[in-house]
Amino acid sequence: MVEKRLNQEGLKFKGYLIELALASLISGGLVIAQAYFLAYIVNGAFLAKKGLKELWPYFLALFLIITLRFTAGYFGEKVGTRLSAKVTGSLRERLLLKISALGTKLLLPEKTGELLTLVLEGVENLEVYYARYLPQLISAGIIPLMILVVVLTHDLISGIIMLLTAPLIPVFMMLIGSFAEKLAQKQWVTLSRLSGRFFELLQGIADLKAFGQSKNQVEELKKSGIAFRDATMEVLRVAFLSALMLEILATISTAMVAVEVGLRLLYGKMEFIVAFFTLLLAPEYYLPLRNLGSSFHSGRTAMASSHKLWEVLDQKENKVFVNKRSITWNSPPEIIFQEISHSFSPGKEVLKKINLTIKPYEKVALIGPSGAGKSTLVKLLLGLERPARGEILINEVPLYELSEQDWYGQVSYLSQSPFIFPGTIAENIALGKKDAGLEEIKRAAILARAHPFIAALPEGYNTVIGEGGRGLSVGERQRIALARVFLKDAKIVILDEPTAGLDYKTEEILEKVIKKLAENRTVIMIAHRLSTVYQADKIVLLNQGEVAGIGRHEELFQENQFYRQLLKAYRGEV
Ligand SMILES: Nc1ncnc2c1ncn2[C@@H]1O[C@H](COP(=O)(O)OP(=O)(O)OP(=O)(O)O)[C@@H](O)[C@H]1O
Repeated sequence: MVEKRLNQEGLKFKGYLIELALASLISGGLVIAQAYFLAYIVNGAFLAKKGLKELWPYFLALFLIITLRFTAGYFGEKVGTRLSAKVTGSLRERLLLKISALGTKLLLPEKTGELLTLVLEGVENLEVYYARYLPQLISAGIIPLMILVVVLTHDLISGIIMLLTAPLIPVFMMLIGSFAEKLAQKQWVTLSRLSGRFFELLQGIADLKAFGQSKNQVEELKKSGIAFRDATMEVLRVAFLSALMLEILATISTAMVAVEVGLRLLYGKMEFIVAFFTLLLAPEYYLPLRNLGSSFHSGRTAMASSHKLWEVLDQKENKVFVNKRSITWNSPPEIIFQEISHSFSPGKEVLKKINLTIKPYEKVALIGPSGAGKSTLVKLLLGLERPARGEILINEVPLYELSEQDWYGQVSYLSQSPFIFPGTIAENIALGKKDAGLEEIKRAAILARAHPFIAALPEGYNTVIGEGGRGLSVGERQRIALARVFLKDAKIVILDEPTAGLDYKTEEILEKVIKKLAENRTVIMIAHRLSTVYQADKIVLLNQGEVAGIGRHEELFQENQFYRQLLKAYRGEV
């Protein structure tokens, strides 16, 4: 099943497969020709007493054949490598696109390590499948067949022995196949677990250290490492034993041909040239099958790791955008949440019939206790998930009908921990506008009040940040992300206010920057600070997935008991 799918992927690059088959056909022909000329030369020199004068054209031909054989082998290897690069490249691309399309549905934190292993290690395992296993499968299907036909026409008895012994090798491979695959799968699962653990450990190192748990985690990691080592040893044991068995089978089969040919030669029942020709061909006949046996385990490992790959690729995407309409806005659009309900798992609605209108240029604060559904509402508006029921209307058009590109061109998102990728500060700010010049970037940084700290760095905007680069404080990250928002100049800004990690001065700066942002945009904030709540044009109070109140601070304060309670909690009085 898995093998079929792997081969189907290979079939998408038929040209390479045809080239591989051609290389095998040519190699097969050359192997036979090489045996023929060698047998002729030996026979001519020792029995027919021919001299170098008569034989030299045969020597020349033999030399040419051997050279061509190496060239065909090299060509076959090159095609295999190219095929492998093409297939794995396309699979890696599809996998990444799928992961990004599945988005939040798939990318739960505990799965990140496993996904990483899949994208890197899993796809790499497939390289061996396409570069070695598949080409060898093709030559094992062609070369022995060609040799068999030639031997059968020259010496029926040897041909029959070859015909009967050759299937032993594939039968043996099939017999141990499922067992070997199970072991390879076990090895794969332990590897995924090990990488997952390692990744989690790296991510949580600070917390674990603070709670004195790093030693325990290292112990756990050790256990995973031992499990992986044991699984690998099991795979290697079976690989070694089965390769040995295949060697023995091939050697015994070749020996059977040799003994039978030798005896007939001894009793004068066979011509020397035919006997020698057959003897030369016998090992060549089993060689592709032996080669297949040696890469058989790499093939099984690829199959084992590809299970997970298909699992991810087969996951159904809940398409958020059908890209039907292309729209450009000169001013922020009106956003209406119409009877929006959503759930992540059956029977547990996290949003229940939300009705909400956000007018252009409005500054909206989403508030509510933890788990109320604020982030989910934002996720739906960002188009990361499609609501289970109801509709989000953008200027009266359902969000999902819009072109995804247009929508993301109009929305900026600022999370609590903005994404900083390895690169310069300028590149990081230009995330939303790739073609921005340095002057534009600087202007955005000035508006985001990031310019002073950037300018103070020795390399200024060219300072490398992110992984492997200079570290940034929470406030600096926020300001870089805000500069991104200014540069992109989208009409709608959605932001999740940072809850912690900011000093009073940075908080004040951010507050001013956000005020500036709101001057000519719609701003929707998951608000964590009282001042943001007080200043909002519209406060949306969420509780257990329902709207528990909408209005300005003064109105809600007057009418809404729950709001007053929540404010107390915000002030730390509850
Ligand atoms: N991917 C998910 N799968 C399953 N349940 C989820 C998922 N994301 C959120 N939830 C659940 O949905 C509910 C609403 O979560 P949400 O993150 O929207 O709340 P919130 O109001 O933003 O909370 P907080 O202020 O703590 O961030 C919670 O019960 C949460 O456990």
